[in-house]
Amino acid sequence: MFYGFTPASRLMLGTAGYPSPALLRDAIAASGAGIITLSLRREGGEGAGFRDLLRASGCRLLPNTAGCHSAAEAITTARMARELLGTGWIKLEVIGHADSLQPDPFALLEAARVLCAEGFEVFPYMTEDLILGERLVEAGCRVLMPWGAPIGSGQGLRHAEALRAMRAHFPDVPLVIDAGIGAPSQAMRAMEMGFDAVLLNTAVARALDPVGMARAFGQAVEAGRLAHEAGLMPPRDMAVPSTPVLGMARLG
Ligand SMILES: CC(=O)[C@@H](O)[C@H](O)COP(=O)(O)O
Repeated sequence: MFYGFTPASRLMLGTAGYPSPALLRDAIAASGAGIITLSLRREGGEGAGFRDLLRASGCRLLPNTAGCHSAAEAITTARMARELLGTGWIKLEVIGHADSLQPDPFALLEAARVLCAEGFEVFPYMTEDLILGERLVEAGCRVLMPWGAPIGSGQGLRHAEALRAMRAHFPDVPLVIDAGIGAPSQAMRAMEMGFDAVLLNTAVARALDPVGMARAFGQAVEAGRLAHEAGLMPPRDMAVPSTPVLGMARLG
């Protein structure tokens, strides 16, 4: 599903900011995630030991370019990731705004064009702009990752209608909601809307009980997908009796 790889779960988990390596390991296991992201630039000195822990999880690694603010920086980071981790997968993040951490669409497209031409399999972190999505697909991206809300904000699907339009516009491109998810119900909503997966970090890493929260997100993502596949009823303006009436009851 993602560049020919079908993960065990539609939840993707970030690995930054956990209180301890043991909690990170246990949270990954409890989430059931099949793909985990790691930042080359924000690893915080854990180095090879940290990467070994992630490899031991059995999950597919998706290195990211978190913390990059230009196309050149992101391209260099992606090349380093490929050398260090032996994968051509890259979650491409080019931050354009310090307050909102909003992706820079111009630098993102520039970097995506270069990396796709070099054979990378790019997962671009983007705003929900349809034209940008089209240009990224033209550049060679076979997955798009629109943001739910600003990174670390926990606001959920801030522009739900625009995301719905994006889903309709790209019926055949895997779409992953990335960032800003604060609660399992928000992840479930994304899955009910037909998104292919959800990527999140802060809501689990900063929870009081990261392992419990990871489990909750794993189940919510699965439930949301099941509901989507089962076919949700459309909301109606008026009441419709749920029990059909056959004839009249005779009293006495
Ligand atoms: C960690 C990662 O890969 C990012 O995409 C992002 O940081 C996730 O966002 P939240 O921390 O808001 O879940």
